[in-house]
Amino acid sequence: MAQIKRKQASKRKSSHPRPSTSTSASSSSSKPHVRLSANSLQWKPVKTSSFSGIDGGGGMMMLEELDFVGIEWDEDEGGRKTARFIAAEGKKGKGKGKGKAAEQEEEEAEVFETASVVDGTPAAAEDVEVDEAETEEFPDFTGFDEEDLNDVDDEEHVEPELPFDDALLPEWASIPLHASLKRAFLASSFVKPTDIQQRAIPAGLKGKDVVGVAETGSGKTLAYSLPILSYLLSSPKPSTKGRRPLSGLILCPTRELALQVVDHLNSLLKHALTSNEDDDDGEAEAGKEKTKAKEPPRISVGSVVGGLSAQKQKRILDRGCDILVATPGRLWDLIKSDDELAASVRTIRFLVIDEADRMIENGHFEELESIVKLTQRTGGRAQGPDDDDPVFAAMSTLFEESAARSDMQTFVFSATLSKDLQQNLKKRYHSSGKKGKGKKSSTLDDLVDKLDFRDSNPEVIDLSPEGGVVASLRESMIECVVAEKDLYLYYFLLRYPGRSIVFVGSVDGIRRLIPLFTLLQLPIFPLHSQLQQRQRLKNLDRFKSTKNGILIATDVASRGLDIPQVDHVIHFNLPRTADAYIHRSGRTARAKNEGFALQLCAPEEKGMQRALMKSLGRSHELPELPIEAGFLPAMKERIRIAREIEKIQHQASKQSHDKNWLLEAAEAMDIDLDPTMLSGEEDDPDLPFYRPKKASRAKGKAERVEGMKEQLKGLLKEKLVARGVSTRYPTSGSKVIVDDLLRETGHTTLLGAGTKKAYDDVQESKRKLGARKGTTSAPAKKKKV
Ligand SMILES: Nc1ncnc2c1ncn2[C@@H]1O[C@H](COP(=O)(O)OP(=O)(O)OP(=O)(O)O)[C@@H](O)[C@H]1O
Repeated sequence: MAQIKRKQASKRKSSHPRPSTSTSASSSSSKPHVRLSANSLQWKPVKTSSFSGIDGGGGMMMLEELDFVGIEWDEDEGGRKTARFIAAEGKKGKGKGKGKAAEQEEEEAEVFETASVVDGTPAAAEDVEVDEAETEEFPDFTGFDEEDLNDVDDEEHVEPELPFDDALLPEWASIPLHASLKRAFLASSFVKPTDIQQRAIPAGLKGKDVVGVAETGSGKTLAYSLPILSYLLSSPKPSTKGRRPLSGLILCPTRELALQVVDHLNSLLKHALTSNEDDDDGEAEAGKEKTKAKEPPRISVGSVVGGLSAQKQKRILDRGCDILVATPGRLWDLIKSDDELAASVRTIRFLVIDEADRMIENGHFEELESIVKLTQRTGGRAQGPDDDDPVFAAMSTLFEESAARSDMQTFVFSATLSKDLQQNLKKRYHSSGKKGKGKKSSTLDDLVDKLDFRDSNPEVIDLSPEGGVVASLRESMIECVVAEKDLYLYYFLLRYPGRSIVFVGSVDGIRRLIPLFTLLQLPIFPLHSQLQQRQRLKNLDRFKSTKNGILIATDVASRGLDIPQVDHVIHFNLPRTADAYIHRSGRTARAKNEGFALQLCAPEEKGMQRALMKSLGRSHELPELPIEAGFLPAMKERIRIAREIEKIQHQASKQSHDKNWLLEAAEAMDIDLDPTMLSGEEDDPDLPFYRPKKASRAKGKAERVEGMKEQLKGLLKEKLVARGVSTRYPTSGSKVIVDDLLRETGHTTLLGAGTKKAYDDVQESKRKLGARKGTTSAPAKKKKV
């Protein structure tokens, strides 16, 4: 991907020479060319949008471009292509004034493989499109020439810490974090630590290992990151020569979460470092970015995740970063081929396992275990790296040469860690520091066992809320048959506009719903593991920036994602575990804000729902969302037409796909096709077996689809009308809407529907039901709708 992108960038900006895709060393220029090593080139950062995954902010995914550089391709006998950078002789090192050694280095060819690897699986090279951006940049090394880096004062020194007036943030006063971070809190309006931060940060600052359990959206990212950032800010300024040593490794289960953590840290650092530099008169200039020109970042945060260019990640890893945020699969792939990286990981000062319980599921465990093994001390409490493992055997010199640090701190965090595990952890470490004394009960226990906590008494902080979910989450359900889930989802999305995430149990389920809701003109974006990473990030970005956007996702979006102002989470299919319910629902009601979770529960899911609620410690059923049945017939009709259109379009595209596939295969094999092998082939007038009858049937179908689309468009333009509303006489009827019409205060698409939030309607319906029964405390009676 990166190579393609670089090639595009050079196409866009460079005039000479053009990149060549031929297998010869050709170029459009007649001048002689030299081959260049990637690290000797003058890469220039390209500004990109936030959360594009291409952060432009010092992370691994920064996009860069080149001038005056082309690419030539070599192909070996197996058809495997490699790319080499070339430049016209006159252009090499232009404006750089390089020394001889650098020039020599440039002339050495460096081989770049074209296939990028996605978590171990070869993936098609991606053509990354990045929107031109308004995001501010945070520098990393990539924009600097070697001489600029060498010019930087390289004396090892601790910068004097400008004092911070604790009166400005009294609630942070008792936590001895670096003053720059406190200035950043001012700029970010983090006026006080959250509960988990209040407990975990002091422990982290004291050098303890920490296991932290706290509700979703409670600021765990900063709870584990701030001790690391404070440590780095209080340490000597890193040398600009050689690879920057890795201090912190943060492991996350999903790519989006890893990139989000990088964003989160960079945005805090931007304020922390800017305010430090600007603070001559003692005033933090919040929000202004004034990083010194031509100086590498004081703290560099990088990411290594699957689905994006491994080569680019490698290249930036070569330059080094202070904190690396990674998904285990990609990181382990890179470690296996890079001893220096393996050594960096072996000697880290901080290891963080975020969403620890998730990290041990779904095939993450093997790689995670291997990475964790690298950080074990030999001869220490843990066994040390495994000599029987061939990968570790190959790294034996590494283990002899670099010892894992005895002061490494381990932070393990999640919103859901079993109580058993926490108990076992305490028991195990309380028992004279010997490994294996506590009872092992789960894979998580295995992980904890391998973690080799240096601390004989790790700080275990459990702030998980009663009932699992946050107190500001409101919950409700709609009982309906499976076949009507589409209808009730549509009803909810229209009735309660807002930013919503819909969790669906399978990718197929998402694929079915997307065309349907697109035809119904809802701003819907899919997110699942079978989308290309580029598309996943794009969809997330679009969802975040679309008013009333709808993200329709599998559980890939259930953990950690911190998307501002998600109003609703809808469980289209119920999750299988209470933990999954907690994390999914935790995408709303974050940081003490209100949020609403809705379950769509079919009769066959009732048992599962009861079990779910039981494991959350609930004794009452969830209240039902009241449905204004008057809207349903019109909504049903829209859905019926949309489904019909979708069915015909799906058949047509399947037929054309099959036909193309067969024709291509026949052509490749140089055989004549028997017309009977194809269904619908007669529809194509270019084919010899074209039959007008079939063609006219196809034409008829196309016309029918067009007609239905027009009909649907017409229906979608109309406002739906509640029962009891008279559009002709708005001042009469059982629901008078004249005031709403005059003041434009009514529902935007459903005439006569209220504008209250979903949970207020639930409460009101409960109250009415209670009043009818002569009590206000009865749980809502289930109603068949
Ligand atoms: N001290 C603070 N004051 C105000 N907001 C904060 C504070 N610390 C963090 N936040 C904000 O709270 C939000 C949630 O934080 P974060 O994503 O770290 O939650 P989390 O506990 O990791 O959630 P999850 O369990 O879902 O992963 C973020 O938008 C973050 O910027």
